[in-house]
Amino acid sequence: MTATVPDYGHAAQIVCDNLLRIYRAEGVEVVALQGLDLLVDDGELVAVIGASGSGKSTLLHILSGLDRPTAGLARVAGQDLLTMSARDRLRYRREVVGFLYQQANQNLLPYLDAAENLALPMLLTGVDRADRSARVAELLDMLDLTDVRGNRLDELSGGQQQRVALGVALANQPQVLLADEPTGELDTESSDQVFAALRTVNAELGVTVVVVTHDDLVSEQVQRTVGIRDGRTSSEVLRRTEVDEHGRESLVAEEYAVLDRAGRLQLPRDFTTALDMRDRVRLDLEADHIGVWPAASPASPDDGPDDGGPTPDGREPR
Ligand SMILES: Nc1ncnc2c1ncn2[C@@H]1O[C@H](COP(=O)(O)OP(=O)(O)OP(=O)(O)O)[C@@H](O)[C@H]1O
Repeated sequence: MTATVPDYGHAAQIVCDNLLRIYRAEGVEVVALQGLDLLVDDGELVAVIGASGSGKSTLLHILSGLDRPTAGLARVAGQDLLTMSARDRLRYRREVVGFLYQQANQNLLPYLDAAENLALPMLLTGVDRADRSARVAELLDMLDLTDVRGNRLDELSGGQQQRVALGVALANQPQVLLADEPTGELDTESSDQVFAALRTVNAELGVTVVVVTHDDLVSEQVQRTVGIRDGRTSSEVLRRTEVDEHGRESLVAEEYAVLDRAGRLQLPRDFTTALDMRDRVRLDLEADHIGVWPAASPASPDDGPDDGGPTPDGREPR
């Protein structure tokens, strides 16, 4: 009997495997995503951070079912976004994913109050009156909006509007929430409130949340941050709470480079620039790490940060 190897990311809720998206316009090709890999587990809250043009919106449009990748695999909640029929795509957009935009008013109608805005998506999908009002009450409470339930859009602060927009995106109980720069237009205090609301809905409703942003500081708001550079995931920051022997809690953030399935990793640009690394580097396998040296450096790996010496298998470093 042959043992079966599980597929890449078989247990993940969001799987992007070697995702490619090429835009072709007037004979010019732009590679927006070039072999992007990303796994997000059911119930995770992840921020994807990258500079302008790194491919964030392209990724989000693919995950939301608005756009199709050129090649690779994109699967969300078991549904293959490349091969999905138009009908399944519509259902997917209505039932599986919720979307939060930078501008709250893209999710909201100005002449309806907060509670009516929350009820609207459920009216459209035919949820009955009793379930609708129970869900509206639950969302208002969870998003700390009960006191302003009768206020129209222009009677709400920016942070409150964005929280109503979050409720609208969640009204029909999506499994995944995709947010595109949701705090881009907010001051720090309102932005903190929106992130607190995202953490609450993530914890209480179990909805998986992917937030896309160019703002590095967002990494302080979530446990896992994925960096995207030149259309590829390049680094991850994981945050966890550590308790010392006196019972004091402190937050520890550790940065990792992403190693893809082909063994590729992106070295941070400030590292490669600092050591003038270009085109090729020398690698050295040690017992517990791999050394990377500039190819043109006169220094031998023996002068490296560790004592060097022969590699574990006795080979000279390359
Ligand atoms: N419809 C399109 N046609 C041609 N090129 C496009 C199109 N959409 C995006 N691009 C290009 O693809 C690359 C990635 O764009 P994308 O919008 O995904 O990046 P982004 O990280 O979201 O940037 P921003 O934060 O500025 O929105 C960029 O070089 C962009 O110019």
